[in-house]
Amino acid sequence: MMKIVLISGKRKCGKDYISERLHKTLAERAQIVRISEPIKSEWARKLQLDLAALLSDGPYKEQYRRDMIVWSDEVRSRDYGYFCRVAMEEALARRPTPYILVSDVRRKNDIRWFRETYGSDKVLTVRLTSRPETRSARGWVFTAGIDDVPSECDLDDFDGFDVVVANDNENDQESIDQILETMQLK
Ligand SMILES: Nc1ncnc2c1ncn2[C@@H]1O[C@H](COP(=O)(O)OP(=O)(O)OP(=O)(O)O)[C@@H](O)[C@H]1O
Repeated sequence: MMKIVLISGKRKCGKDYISERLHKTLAERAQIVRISEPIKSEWARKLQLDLAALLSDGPYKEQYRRDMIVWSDEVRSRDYGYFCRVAMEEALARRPTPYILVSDVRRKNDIRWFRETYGSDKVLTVRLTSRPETRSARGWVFTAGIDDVPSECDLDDFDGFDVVVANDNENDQESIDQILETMQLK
């Protein structure tokens, strides 16, 4: 049975890092899906931006991040599952895998779409948490317009994540295996 792991957490909580570690352990049984990928590629097409620069972590990304959030919110207000659908269709067309790790879940409506589309029994919600000091040490700086808008805060009051993982320390393989065990993916 396909299992879709929805990974969320505030900026610099380690969504990418933990997703990559889980992926490495699950290997060919899993793939990482990013909802932000079709958002970035459509936005780049729209503005004829350099996609490679946009996908990297440079200043370019921050510069366009705010405008992109506003535009993608408009698209979502018409169709809340739009970007989730495109990301999943592209991923499954590329290569269907039993485990899907969605590494950038940000909204209650994302979770809603996955549950409605695939059934709640196939969807596992994972919340990563890190202390503000940890996030700062990883380069996070509070930025108005990014850290205080729904794309960052909508899931703050979501009740009932299936798994909550505190990600403040370096993870050895044992702790990654532990996370997989908690998720019953091992
Ligand atoms: N458990 C960990 N051990 C060591 N380094 C970590 C750990 N978790 C995260 N990091 C490091 O912290 C930084 C931020 O992590 P990451 O990019 O995964 O966060 P994110 O939640 O995806 O952030 P954003 O929302 O800004 O994209 C990265 O350099 C990553 O390698």
